[in-house]
Amino acid sequence: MARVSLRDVNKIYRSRHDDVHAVNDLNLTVNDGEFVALLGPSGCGKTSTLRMIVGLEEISAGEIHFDDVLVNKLDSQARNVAMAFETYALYPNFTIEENLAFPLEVRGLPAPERRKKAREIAEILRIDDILDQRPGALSGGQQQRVSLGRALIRDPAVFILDEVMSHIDAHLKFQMLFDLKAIHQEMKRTMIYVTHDQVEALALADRVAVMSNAELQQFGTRNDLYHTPANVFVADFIGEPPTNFFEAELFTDHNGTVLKVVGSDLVIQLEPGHAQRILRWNERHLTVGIRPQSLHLGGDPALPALEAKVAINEYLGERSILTLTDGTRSFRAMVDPDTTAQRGERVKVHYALQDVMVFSGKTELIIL
Ligand SMILES: Nc1ncnc2c1ncn2[C@@H]1O[C@H](COP(=O)(O)OP(=O)(O)OP(=O)(O)O)[C@@H](O)[C@H]1O
Repeated sequence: MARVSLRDVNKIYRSRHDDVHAVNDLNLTVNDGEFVALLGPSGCGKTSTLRMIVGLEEISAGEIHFDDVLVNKLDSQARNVAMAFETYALYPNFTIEENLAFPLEVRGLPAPERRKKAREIAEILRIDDILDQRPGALSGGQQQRVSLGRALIRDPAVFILDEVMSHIDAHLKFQMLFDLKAIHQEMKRTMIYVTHDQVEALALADRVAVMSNAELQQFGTRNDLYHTPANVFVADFIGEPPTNFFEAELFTDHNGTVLKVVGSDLVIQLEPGHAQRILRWNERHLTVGIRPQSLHLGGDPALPALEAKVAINEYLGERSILTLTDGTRSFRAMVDPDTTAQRGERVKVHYALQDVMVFSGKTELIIL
């Protein structure tokens, strides 16, 4: 096991025409035995980061340490990292046990030891009943587990998974998420999981590093990311359906300080303490975020509300999503699936003051 620390890590791909700064001053520490997800949209620098950790890509600047050892110049073998990909070709003519034990055979371990380790890992992965079969006879999920087992059997210090589920169907994905979590709990390896899918990242990881545009946006637990996103990007990227954003201006009158949505009659109330903090920020133009989950139809009438017309009532089984509009601004509320609100109907959706997120209009950083 190992603690993995990235200090001011940069990756610049140089070419004759153009340099691509794929990772910019990345600082990140994954604790010993921790499960961390690297999450971000395509092209944000996840794979480059991962390849530098594994030792498949040169580090342009900065340092990577495994515990206290600087690994910049060490190759993958010497770093003792294992990497699992989505497609991990198994040897079709080998049994599952032989497939699992193969990395140990390469290392020259004697047969009885290989057999013992293969059985141990198979038990953790719940494939101990198919050890005599060949890959062709297995389901996709079983094959995936065998390939994970083959990576894990080397007992790596760090275990890296690159988009291992991007093409797996939803049902199998659910099972795999469960399996991976169980493997981590059982083996307590340092694991780094790369994905563009927030559901996977939030379900699996102890902490999630959200990247965008070559930079780390926030590194925290799912609670941190959901309730105190560092900026507009994280508030938008984390959570489904995405956060409603409103461009707003700060106004103070005899009722206190409120946020008036630009180009609309919508007004968003603020807690008095929050209003003070925003006033100190000295910015009039702000971005307000309210999650669809924080807007309640038929909520406590004492709470402030946004009033708008229903544009779409989308039934999704366990919930419905209302798209509301006041003519100029559209936003969404997640409501009870029994909601019968019809298109064109005027409704009020209530919110609690603590659920209002306010971001700087200039830097997009969170203010509260
Ligand atoms: N070998 C390379 N040469 C030049 N540019 C590269 C190379 N590899 C990646 N890039 C560029 O670096 C940036 C980051 O790519 P990277 O693959 O690290 O992102 P990513 O978040 O993993 O994306 P994806 O999920 O699509 O793989 C992108 O602009 C990409 O085009």
